[in-house]
Amino acid sequence: MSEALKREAAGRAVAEIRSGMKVGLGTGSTARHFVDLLGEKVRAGMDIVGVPTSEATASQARECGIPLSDLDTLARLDVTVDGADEIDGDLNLIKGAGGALLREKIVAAASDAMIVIADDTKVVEALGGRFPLPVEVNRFGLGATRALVQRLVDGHGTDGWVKLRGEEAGTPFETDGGHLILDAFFGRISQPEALSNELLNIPGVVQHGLFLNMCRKAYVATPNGVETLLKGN
Ligand SMILES: O=C[C@H](O)[C@H](O)[C@H](O)COP(=O)(O)O
Repeated sequence: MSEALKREAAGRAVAEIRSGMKVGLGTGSTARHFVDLLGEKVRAGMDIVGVPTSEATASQARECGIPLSDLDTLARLDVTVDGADEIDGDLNLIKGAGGALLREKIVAAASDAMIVIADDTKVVEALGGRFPLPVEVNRFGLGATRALVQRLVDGHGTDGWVKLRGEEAGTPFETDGGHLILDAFFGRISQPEALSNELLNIPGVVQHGLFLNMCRKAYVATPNGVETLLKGN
């Protein structure tokens, strides 16, 4: 999908931002367009404050001149705009391909609304069929945690797998919080709420990339323009 279309979706989200808003700034190639376009608005006089969901986004936002804050100073935000790896018909999401899922989820949960921007390759019938679920884990006890996640995958009834992100390249990927990521392929996830609970019951799991009932609106870029998806429609 072209960067131009991602930027169009990002432009629709920027059009919803008003002066005075506190805005969560997502992470990834689509959110990058949003931050860029928001920076243009700020330089033209829009008065907003951003809370970034990653060090990468923080650095881009600073370069764009967006004033930044954090969730210690601002407990609630008006809106978060972020990308996604999979979006189902009820606007439940898989996120975390960029490894920012923990901060993204904390920021989204602190926001009155979450708007997702994406291209139409991200829209799926059921979560998990295409994309492995990123699971952020503590370094301590990695082997045991991995075995417990693998047990969940095995019990899911498909030929799933669990990989430590970066392991094949020789250097495990480290998140901004200093954790590791297990990419767990479950196949179609028929009961996302149940899986979410099972994962969070594993002590070494810090968080996972299932974003359930958090997003109410998505702008999805297609070759024929940007579609608006609303939860419950
Ligand atoms: O950790 C990364 C995030 O969840 C991203 O928002 C997600 O991977 C989508 O990124 P992109 O817009 O680059 O496809």
